[in-house]
Amino acid sequence: MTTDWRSPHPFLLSPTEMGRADRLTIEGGIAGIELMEQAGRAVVRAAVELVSAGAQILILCGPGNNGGDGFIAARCLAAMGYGIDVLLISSADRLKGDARLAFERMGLPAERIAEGQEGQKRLPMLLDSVDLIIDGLFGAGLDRPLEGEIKQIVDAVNDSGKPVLAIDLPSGVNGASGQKLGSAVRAQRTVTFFCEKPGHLLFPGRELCGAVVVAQIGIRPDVFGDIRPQTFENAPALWRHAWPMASQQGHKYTKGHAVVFSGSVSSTGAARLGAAAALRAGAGLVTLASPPDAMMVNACHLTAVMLKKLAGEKAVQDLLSDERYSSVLIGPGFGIGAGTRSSVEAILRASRATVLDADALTSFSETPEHLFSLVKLCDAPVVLTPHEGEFARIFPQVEGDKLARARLAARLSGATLILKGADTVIASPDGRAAINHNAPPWLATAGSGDVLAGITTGLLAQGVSGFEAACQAVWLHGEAGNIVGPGLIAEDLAPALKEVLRALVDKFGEG
Ligand SMILES: NC(=O)C1=CN([C@@H]2O[C@H](COP(=O)(O)OP(=O)(O)OC[C@H]3O[C@@H](n4cnc5c(N)ncnc54)[C@H](OP(=O)(O)O)[C@@H]3O)[C@@H](O)[C@H]2O)[C@@H](O)CC1
Ligand SMILES: [K+]
Repeated sequence: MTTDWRSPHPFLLSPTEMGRADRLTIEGGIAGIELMEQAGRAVVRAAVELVSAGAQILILCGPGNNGGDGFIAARCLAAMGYGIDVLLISSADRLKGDARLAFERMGLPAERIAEGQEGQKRLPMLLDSVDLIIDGLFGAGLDRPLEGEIKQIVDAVNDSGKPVLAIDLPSGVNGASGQKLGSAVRAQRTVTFFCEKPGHLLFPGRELCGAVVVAQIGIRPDVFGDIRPQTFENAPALWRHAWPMASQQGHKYTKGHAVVFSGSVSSTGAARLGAAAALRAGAGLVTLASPPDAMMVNACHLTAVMLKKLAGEKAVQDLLSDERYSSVLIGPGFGIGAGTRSSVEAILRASRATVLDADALTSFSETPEHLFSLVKLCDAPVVLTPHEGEFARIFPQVEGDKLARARLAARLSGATLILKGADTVIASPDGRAAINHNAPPWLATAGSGDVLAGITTGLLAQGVSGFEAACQAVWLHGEAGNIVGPGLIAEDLAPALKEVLRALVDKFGEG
C-alpha cells in the first residue's frame, strides 16, 4: 500500500496558516531564529542523503526567510566539508530579521557568496560544476509570478539537469494551490516543515516537489487547536472515527440496502460495476433497479446483487417508498435527458443518501440551479462525483485552483463533491476539503468512476456521512488500484477491495 495510514494527523496548512503556526510558536517562547536553525539543519539532513562526501553544492537564496534557511544550511554543510557556493538573488543589505541574522552567522569566505547581478553572471559556471542545487529562493512568501532575471535563474536551474533539493516548496509553486506562478523549480526532493501544505499534494506542485520530507522544527501540534485547519490529506487518520466497523451482532439488514439504477439494455455494465462495488464496500444488500428492456441482460450477470424491475411513471417513488433502501446511486450509463432529471428529482425528494454521477450530472448542464435546489431539499447526504468535464458543465461560473473550485462548488450545490482526477479533491458544503494522493495512473480507465461511485454508495448505505463516505471511498479506490497494478480494468477493483479492507480493519482493530 502506498499510504502511511498511521500518519498521526491529517492536517494540511496553507502558507498563511503556517505563518500563524510559526507566530504562535514564537509567542510561546521559541525564537524565530531557532526555528530557522532547525529548518536549516533539516535541509542539511536531506542534502547529505543526496550527495557523497565533499560534494559541491550550490545554495540559491532569496530575500526572505526561505533564503534564511539556505544560509543556515550553507554554514552547516561547509562545516561538514562540502564545497559550498551561495547565490543570493538580492543584495545582502536588504536582508531583514532572522534571514539577516542567519546570513551574518554563515561565516563563508566572501568569494563563495555571489549577490545580485554578480550572482547571475557566475550562475552558468556554478551550475556546470555542482553536484546538488539547494533551492532557497521562495517558499511560503511567494505572492506573485516569477519574472525577469529570477525566472531566468529558475529556467537555467531546470535546464542544467542537476538534482535540486527544494526548501519548503520548489520556488514558483504556490503552497496553497500547487499552481505554478510564472515558472517553477523542478526538484528531486523537497523538505518542508511541521506538516505538508496543499501545494505538495496538488498538481503540478506534487510533481515539481519530487519526494516530500516533512521535518519537525519545534512547532508543537497543539497549534492545530488554534488554527483549526479545514484542509486535509485524505488518509485514514481523517476518517477512522467514522469507519463503519462490522459488529459481531450485525446482520445484512443492519448494514443498509443500496439501490443502483441501471441504464437501458445497451448500457447496463456501468451500473453493475457500481452495484458490485457497493456490495464490496459493505452494504448489507444491493438492488439493481432495471428498466424492463434490460432485465434479461442484468439477470444474466448478477448473483449476490438483487434485481428489481422499474416500470411506470411513478416507479422511482414507489420503489423508494420502502424505507429500507438507505442509499441510491444514479448516473452511470443511465442516459442524458428529461427522464434522468425526473428520476433524480424523485430520488432527492425521497430524501435518501444519494450519489449522483456521470449522466445524472450532465443531465443538469442547462439547469444546474434546479439540481442544487433539489439537493438542498434532500434531507440526507448527497455526493456529486464529477470529473473536470462534468464539473465545467454544472459549475460553469466556478473558477480558480482545484481546491478552491471544489470548496466553492460544494457550498453552492449543498452537496459533498468528489472532484476527480490524479489529485482528487473531496469538499464538503461545511468548508472542509481533503486532497487524495494514493491514486495510481492506471486508475484512469473506463468504468473506474462507476466503481468509485458504487463504493461511496455502499458506505452511505451503512450510515456514514457524506464527506467521510466520499473520503473513505476515494482512498479505498486508490488502494485497490495499487493492489491491482498496471493493466487494471474496472472489473478488477471490487475484488481487490477485499485485501484493502482486510488490512484496514486489521489495523483499526489493533487500536
Ligand atoms: N519563523 C518562520 O516564519 C519560519 C519560516 N521558515 C522559512 O521561511 C519561509 C517563509 O519566509 P518568508 O515569509 O520570508 O517568505 P519567502 O518565501 O522567503 O519569500 C518572501 C520574499 O520573497 C519576495 N517575493 C515573493 N514573491 C516574489 C516573486 N515572485 N518575485 C520576487 N520576489 C518575490 C518578497 O519580497 P517583496 O514582496 O517584499 O518584494 C519577500 O521578500 C518558509 O517557506 C520557510 O522556508 C523556516 O525558517 C521556519 C521558520
Ligand atoms: K524554495
